[in-house]
Amino acid sequence: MAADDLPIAASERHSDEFPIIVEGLVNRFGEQTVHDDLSLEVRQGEILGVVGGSGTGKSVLMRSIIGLQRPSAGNVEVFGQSITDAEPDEAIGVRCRWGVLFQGGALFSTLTVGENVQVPLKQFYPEIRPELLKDIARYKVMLSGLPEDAANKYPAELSGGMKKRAGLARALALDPELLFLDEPTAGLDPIGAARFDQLTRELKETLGLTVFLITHDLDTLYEICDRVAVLADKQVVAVGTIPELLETGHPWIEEYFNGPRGRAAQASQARDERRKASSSSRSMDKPHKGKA
Ligand SMILES: Nc1ncnc2c1ncn2[C@@H]1O[C@H](COP(=O)(O)OP(=O)(O)OP(=O)(O)O)[C@@H](O)[C@H]1O
Repeated sequence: MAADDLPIAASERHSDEFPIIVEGLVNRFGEQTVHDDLSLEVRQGEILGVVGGSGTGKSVLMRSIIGLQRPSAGNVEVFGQSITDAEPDEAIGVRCRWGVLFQGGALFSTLTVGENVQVPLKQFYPEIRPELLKDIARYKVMLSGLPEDAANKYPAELSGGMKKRAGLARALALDPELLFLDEPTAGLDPIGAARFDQLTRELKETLGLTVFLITHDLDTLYEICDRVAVLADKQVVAVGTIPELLETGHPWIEEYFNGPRGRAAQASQARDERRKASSSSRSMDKPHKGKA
């Protein structure tokens, strides 16, 4: 076999192009097989939406990628390092390069928001002095769109939307390159959900993040996702932009995106685009006030 014909091992591929590579993943719980030979590559700098019916294994996939779930078989690499083979302390260098917002925020109820944000900082950088820890936490709280005084509040004192932002602040604590969001807009009202989407997009653009985003929210998929991965039949059955997914003709994809809610989200996105186009053409028509 010529060298060019050799299969390229995941580890030899550019991990800077694909910070997450999942190959042949199998996850079983007793008799139940959740994933069977599942593969997925996440591109650097994209927001990848992950969708699928309830129980198709979206959260188990995320847990396998971040090393909280040891798969029955297969390999997961993050930034070129195998997560599946690594002992917990071996993966420490790579673990500080990602942040996770779990469903419901998963905040410690006995700690203030600021103290919650300090937890990963203390874990990975125990040498940081307390005043600096407080300053970093305050900055992350504000970066997540919360008022500065939210740092001193306890989770029970926050609304659902504020809790999500507090969870996001903690996910951003270590200046991650990869952000995992598990149903970030679930339970938010439509205005709060749209604001959270916008924040995710802005953070992705300003901080250069790659985002793995599990969602059931069609508006989120249309508004901010660069590509969408669809879980069905124990595998990722398709990955691409929404028009590309629709071309596959997969029955679940058809039903999901072309059902009543899918059509409403599509129409809303088309309206947004028309509004943006008309406001940018109006601003181009305006006479310049500067020097003649
Ligand atoms: N630790 C576990 N032990 C046993 N079964 C599990 C475990 N974790 C997940 N499962 C099972 O794996 C399947 C997939 O679960 P998962 O939470 O990943 O689904 P999901 O796609 O995220 O669903 P949803 O959209 O409803 O959140 C479910 O049937 C669940 O019961």
